[in-house]
Amino acid sequence: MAPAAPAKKPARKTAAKTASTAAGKPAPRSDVERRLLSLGLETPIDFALHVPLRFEDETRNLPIASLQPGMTAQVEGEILRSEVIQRPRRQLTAVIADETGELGLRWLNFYPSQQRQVTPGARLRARGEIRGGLFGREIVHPRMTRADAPMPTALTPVYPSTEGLPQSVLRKAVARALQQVELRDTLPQAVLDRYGLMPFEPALRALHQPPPGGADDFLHERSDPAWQRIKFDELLAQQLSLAAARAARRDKRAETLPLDTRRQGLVRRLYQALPFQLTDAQMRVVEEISADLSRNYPMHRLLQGDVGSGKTVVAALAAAQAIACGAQVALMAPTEILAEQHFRKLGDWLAPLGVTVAWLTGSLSPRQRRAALAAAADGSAQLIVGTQAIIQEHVVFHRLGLMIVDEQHRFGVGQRLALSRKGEGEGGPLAPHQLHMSATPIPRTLAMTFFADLDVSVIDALPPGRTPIVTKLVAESRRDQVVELVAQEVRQGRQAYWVCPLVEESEALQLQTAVDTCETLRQVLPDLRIGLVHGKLPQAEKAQVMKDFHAAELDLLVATTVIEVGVDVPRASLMVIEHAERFGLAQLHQLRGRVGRGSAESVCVLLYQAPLGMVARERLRAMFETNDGFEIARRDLAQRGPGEFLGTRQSGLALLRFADIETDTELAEQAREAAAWLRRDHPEVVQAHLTRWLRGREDFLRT
Ligand SMILES: Nc1ncnc2c1ncn2[C@@H]1O[C@H](COP(=O)(O)OP(=O)(O)OP(=O)(O)O)[C@@H](O)[C@H]1O
Repeated sequence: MAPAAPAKKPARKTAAKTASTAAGKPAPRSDVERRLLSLGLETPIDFALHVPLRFEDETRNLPIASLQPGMTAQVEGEILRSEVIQRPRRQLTAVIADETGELGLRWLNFYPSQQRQVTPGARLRARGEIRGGLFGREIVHPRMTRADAPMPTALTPVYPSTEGLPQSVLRKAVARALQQVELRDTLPQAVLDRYGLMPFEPALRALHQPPPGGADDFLHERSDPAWQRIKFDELLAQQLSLAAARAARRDKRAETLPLDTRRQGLVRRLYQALPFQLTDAQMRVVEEISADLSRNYPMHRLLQGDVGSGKTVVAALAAAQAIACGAQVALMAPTEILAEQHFRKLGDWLAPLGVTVAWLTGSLSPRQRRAALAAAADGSAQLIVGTQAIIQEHVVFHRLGLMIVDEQHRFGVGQRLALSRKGEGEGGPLAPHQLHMSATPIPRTLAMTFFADLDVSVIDALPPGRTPIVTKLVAESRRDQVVELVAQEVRQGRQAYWVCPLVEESEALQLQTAVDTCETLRQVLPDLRIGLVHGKLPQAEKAQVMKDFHAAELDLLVATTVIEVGVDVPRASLMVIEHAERFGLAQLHQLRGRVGRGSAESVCVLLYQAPLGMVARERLRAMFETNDGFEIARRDLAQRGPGEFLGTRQSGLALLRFADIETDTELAEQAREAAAWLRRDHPEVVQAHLTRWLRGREDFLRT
């Protein structure tokens, strides 16, 4: 373990002082300490792991003649002249010269001391970014030092900082921590040898003080052995902590819910009642889940499948297996529309087989709500379907055996935690099994690092008979043709969606747009039965519109993104997305996935407003080029980075500081392998490594 500063030592500023605070002495925090803390800097090892963003090269002066606009440079010379000018605004200007030429210096705000420093004749060094101004090259707000000050021999680190925390304070704090802290290697030599890693201490020191020259490559490419080592350690810590979470789960107890294979068993009867045969891919994941349910520790499984791949029936079979054992099942969905659809679909499948299905959302009347809560609590409801209302404090289950969460990664870590506690608190020591379903495929690399505590099942094939969706990009100027396409489609007895533009600034505006669009479409397509659905519609009306669309009593459904996930109307074969350039890639893929769910050939029209920005163009191109959700997810991840990809609620928690999920896949694999090895053969190393990297923050990774 990295030792905290000994409490006996007189408390020194920043690193040393905060460390002693962490060691148990409650001390009031200064402003600086609070700012440091906001960067996660408390103990010496935190400071040591606070690696520079970039470096400034103050080790050499460049000849003024060689300076090019855009470069950051340091020059040394004599001040030729300086003056305060008043126009266009008050500012200090000066000219510095060496043997090769002259360079302008300019301060838009300045102190008298700065003015005194640039007295003509003074020999100084000036540093900053060279700009090509109207009157020649210059530096605005240069950093100045006297020419007789000793030249640094190493690059000057620039650390990630926060407002009000100067680099000088950070540099000192880090330098002090680097002197104090013991940077013992947590890894045995055998691990270093196997993966060709350099020892920890020189690696970390090199990151703070790289050799002059080549620092740019060093920083940007992060391929230097020093970087490799730190990235490996970070990935290893993540893998170890996820593995620990997984092991902790195995120590918990869950009710065993084995498959009832009798002919009259519920699962068998459900199979017989289904209007289709399961695909091989579905069968495989059903078996994986079935095996998990029969174990006496809780399942935490992530079920991944592209849009329309048929996850619902897999969930229904899992539910049937649990219910047949006398346990209750809860199914939670992110929106009411989706919860309602699951309620209907699972109800249609299971209710005829004698299963009691209850419905629990925020919009129930008090009486309905009381009834649903009572049915959950006394066990008379065997399957409870709902929104997040299901995990609220006061919802008590009689015997919750399985929790199914649809659209898993929309739920934040906090909600996932509340979920795992659900069965434990009330139902005694037994935790419920958990099945998470995700319709937004998560690239393997990301799943491996973020959800490594979950087992993953993938439905990697679509049900037979689907025709691939044809995606068309159409400029807004050809809107009339799109309206005509809708009319044609409906004439052929099919249904269509028209998705209204996202208006991020204002929900009210978005609503208005949807109402207007619907009105206009009703005018231009008077023969069509057109419905409108949006988030602000009362639940009952929303449900009615969806029901009518399901029953083909509406031809065209104008909608906001409330229909984004999961809505399943196989007869719908045309999707129009207005202002497609405003949507994210995952969202577009989800929306497109609302069609192509039956055997009819489906079309998705992405109406866009020209001209397109670079990013939007790339997104639409991706949509045009591929229908494969995993490929879309990969491109989305590349465009947005993991933080945004996963959603802000989850980012920041387990985000890697040094390693990059996209490019460091090989290192991540090695870390995974090493984690298994260390857990088996070197448990003491595991502890030391986790302490160094996570210090009590392990909980964040445990979901
Ligand atoms: N094996 C199968 N053969 C034929 N049709 C199937 C099969 N499995 C599922 N389906 C049908 O395919 C459609 C899509 O299934 P489902 O709604 O479960 O997809 P999903 O994976 O939940 O998709 P999304 O993520 O878009 O909600 C449904 O109409 C469903 O009844």
